[in-house]
Amino acid sequence: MALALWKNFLQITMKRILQQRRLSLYNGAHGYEEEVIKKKLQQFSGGSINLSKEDNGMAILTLNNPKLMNAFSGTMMVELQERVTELENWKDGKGLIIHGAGNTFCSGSDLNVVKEISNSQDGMNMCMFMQNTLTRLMRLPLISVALVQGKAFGGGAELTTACDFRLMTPGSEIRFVHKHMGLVPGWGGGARLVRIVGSGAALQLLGAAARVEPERARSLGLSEATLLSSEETRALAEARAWLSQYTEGPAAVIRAVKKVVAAGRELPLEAALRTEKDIFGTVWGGPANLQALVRRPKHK
Ligand SMILES: CC[C@@H](C(=O)O)C(=O)SCCNC(=O)CCNC(=O)[C@H](O)C(C)(C)COP(=O)(O)OP(=O)(O)OC[C@H]1O[C@@H](n2cnc3c(N)ncnc32)[C@H](O)[C@@H]1OP(=O)(O)O
Repeated sequence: MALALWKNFLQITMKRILQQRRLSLYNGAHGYEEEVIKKKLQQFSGGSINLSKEDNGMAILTLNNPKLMNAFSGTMMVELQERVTELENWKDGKGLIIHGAGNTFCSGSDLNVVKEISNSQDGMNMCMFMQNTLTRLMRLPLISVALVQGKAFGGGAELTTACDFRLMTPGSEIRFVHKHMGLVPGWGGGARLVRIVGSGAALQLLGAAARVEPERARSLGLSEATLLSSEETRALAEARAWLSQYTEGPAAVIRAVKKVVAAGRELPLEAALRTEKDIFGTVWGGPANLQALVRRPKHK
């Protein structure tokens, strides 16, 4: 009995490790040294990444370092990875809102950390670490929204692009300031931005480190909507209401919807079609499908 339990535990752990590797971009074959960079990042503490999972299938992820405009300390980068793992293992999840504490989104990497890891090896490892985490975040089977209040700068702007949608509060701003830091995006925000707004607009935003206010973000398709309130609690309530239009219903179906779109977004057509077939197989004849056949709803 104990042996069987142990074997089961090992199997589940192996499955999780393999799943994480499949969803990530970089491993040892790319010269990526995860344990080395994690150990390094752990040396730079401050702030936290808080996750609250609710019974309605919505989760709220809070970037919490308000003294530094929610800049990412080293420990926050590691905590973000842990929270993403937690969300990957949350089978009842349907939606995710990412926001910042103190009514501002995130001012990117903590510049004190950036200075300490400005050598090439640490920089490359940090870049691969954050790309792995944000790629896994983007691929979560949850419909995700970045609620941009205040400022989303540098890595903060990049993080917004790993979400399915962005909502902005009046007076808020997204800004890829990298050029002014002598950099380009390194957390995958450049590649994702091109897919969201197109290469011309992405070149304008990155090339001029341009301020993107809610109206311009809307016209570029970078933001879905400008919320009415810029007050923290009310803005979060508005974001919840906005997201709930997509998260109403059974988790299995909503998660399948996101998986189909994620495959279409990332894969070549034939691979996306095959993936869609496999996902279709998980809902066809499932409880929600059978109940709908009994109800025979009219879609007026
Ligand atoms: C690869 C690195 C790249 C990436 O990951 O993609 C990066 O992200 S690099 C970082 C890019 N971000 C920045 O350069 C932001 C720099 N900060 C600012 O421009 C301004 O602080 C602000 C974000 C526009 C806010 O301005 P304001 O409202 O006037 O507040 P303060 O400037 O007074 O900020 C309060 C406090 O917070 C500190 N702060 C802000 N951002 C950072 C940061 N990224 N790292 C470290 N500290 C940050 C700021 O210095 C203030 O602290 P005190 O000076 O001690 O008061």
